[in-house]
Amino acid sequence: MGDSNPSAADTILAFEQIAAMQKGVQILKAGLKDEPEEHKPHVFVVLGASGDLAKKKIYPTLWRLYIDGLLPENTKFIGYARSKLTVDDIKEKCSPFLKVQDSEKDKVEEFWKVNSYVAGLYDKQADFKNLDTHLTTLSANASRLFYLALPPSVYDTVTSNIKSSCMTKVAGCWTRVIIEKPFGKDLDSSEKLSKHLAKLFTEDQLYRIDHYLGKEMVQNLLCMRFGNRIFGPVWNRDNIAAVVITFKEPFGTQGRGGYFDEFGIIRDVMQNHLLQIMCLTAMEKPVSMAAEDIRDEKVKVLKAVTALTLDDVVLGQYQGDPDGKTEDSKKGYRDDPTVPKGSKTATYALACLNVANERWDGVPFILKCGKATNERKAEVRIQFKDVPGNIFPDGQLKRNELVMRVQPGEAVYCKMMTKVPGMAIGAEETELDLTYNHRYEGVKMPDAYERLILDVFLGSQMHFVRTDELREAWRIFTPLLHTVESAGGPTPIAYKYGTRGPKEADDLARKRGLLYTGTYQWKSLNKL
Ligand SMILES: NC(=O)C1=CN([C@@H]2O[C@H](COP(=O)(O)OP(=O)(O)OC[C@H]3O[C@@H](n4cnc5c(N)ncnc54)[C@H](OP(=O)(O)O)[C@@H]3O)[C@@H](O)[C@H]2O)C=CC1
Ligand SMILES: O=C1O[C@H](COP(=O)(O)O)[C@@H](O)[C@H](O)[C@H]1O
Repeated sequence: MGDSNPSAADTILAFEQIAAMQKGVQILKAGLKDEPEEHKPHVFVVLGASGDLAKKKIYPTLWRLYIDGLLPENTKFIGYARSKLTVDDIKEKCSPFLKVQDSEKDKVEEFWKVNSYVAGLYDKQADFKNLDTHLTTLSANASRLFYLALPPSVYDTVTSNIKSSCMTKVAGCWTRVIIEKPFGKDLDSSEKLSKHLAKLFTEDQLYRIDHYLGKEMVQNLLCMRFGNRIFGPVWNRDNIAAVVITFKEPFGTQGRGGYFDEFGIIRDVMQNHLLQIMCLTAMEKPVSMAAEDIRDEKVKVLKAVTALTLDDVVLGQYQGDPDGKTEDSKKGYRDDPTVPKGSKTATYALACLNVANERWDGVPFILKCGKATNERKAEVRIQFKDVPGNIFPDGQLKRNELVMRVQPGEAVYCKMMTKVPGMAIGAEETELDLTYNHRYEGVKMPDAYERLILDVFLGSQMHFVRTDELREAWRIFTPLLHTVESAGGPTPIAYKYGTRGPKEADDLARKRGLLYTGTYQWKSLNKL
């Protein structure tokens, strides 16, 4: 592993090591039983190879995995899209996003040499037969991965065509299909898509990506919770006052308003990324680290979540800040020319969820997300209850908080009280601080997509969304979304670009039990 050019032997070693680690925790599902997977050929097909996601995320990820020697030794990449392009065209589109070091120049040429491109329509079976012929010519006995970097409107036809024309027929090889959100727009449309997919593929052939499940700190939740004795006994309604799961971005829709307006912030971030983080925070300990055991627990906790109503949420929409420092910040959501006039789509949402089970009933799980806010941040914040039987002067003790910061700068910190150092005997707020940049200086953190695509090669579904999980996620949000989008639905509260969002959101969080004192001072000379 590492950044230098790996030899074929290094490649095999790296794949073997990761596979062995996965195996060690019993999550490997397929492949490595007879012949080692790393010696078998694989083809990775990017459907929608001419698009934005492909150029910004998928090709750069494949390149990174390739240069880091993490893929099986004989993997070939195939782009497929409607435009009549060549590999050189794809290479040109992707090059600003590939991050190639000077020392990697030769290797990147090798990477493009194992790429090819096939032009074809998404709804024409003959074109998929042509793709199949191409794949067979490249490698007759390869396992096949198909990545749908496509708009959801063509998922049905593309998956039908993969099934009818492109599945591997070779014994010992497999076919896997990777799908990006949105997985429908509500419970009905999602169920329709799930039923369609279930007719074509088995669950273990389907990989629904939620890229937040590939982030270091999100994956660390399991380890933090179930690998430490200190948290288990206090992780419940007797000790925890509120849980806050936050996503914020300091920029607006940046010209993607047309797409965004169809979905809104709840579908874009809350129903998937934040809810997945909530599952990992609230679920019971799985029987083992096997993917199905983990996914079973996630489904169980989702089933205990009460469906949301309007009373549980605050919605906001950003307005331009006339004094903003950038041109973007002067523009409100509705000033984006791609956003329909008078749109009531929310760009900010706070929702208080209740998990009606023995561990959590009554503890608000506050999910909040916003575009065009004051900072980039994603975190999980566990706020503990007040200390019972306080012996300190009134107001001196502040609530403990355990914060897992997903980004920027991975960190875990615990806000706690300590004696004021020196002659005084009072208590003051401080923190136990695990900042990754200090503790793990120089350790390379893989991008979420790198981890997840590698997982697909390895057949590990631990970090992918199962059909029943998705169904429960939509059950929680669909009634709310339908109310919000009905004729008499609420108008989102305006908030200024670059702020924390509507004040009403803080009011609701406070009413449900979150206490913000604003007294905590973090003193660190080190940068994040
Ligand atoms: N290892 C590290 O790098 C550490 C860094 N720090 C840094 O110290 C700073 C302060 O720590 P933090 O944990 O945020 O603690 P604070 O107690 O200052 O704030 C807690 C959170 O409350 C929210 N908040 C702010 N104003 C209000 C309000 N009026 N009503 C309700 N909620 C409010 C903010 O989140 P939001 O705006 O999302 O609602 C804020 O993050 C942060 O920048 C943090 O990153 C602290 C400890 C360790
Ligand atoms: O899925 C999405 O996530 C991105 C934010 O991802 P991050 O990894 O940069 O935090 C968000 O901008 C986008 O709107 C949403 O669709």
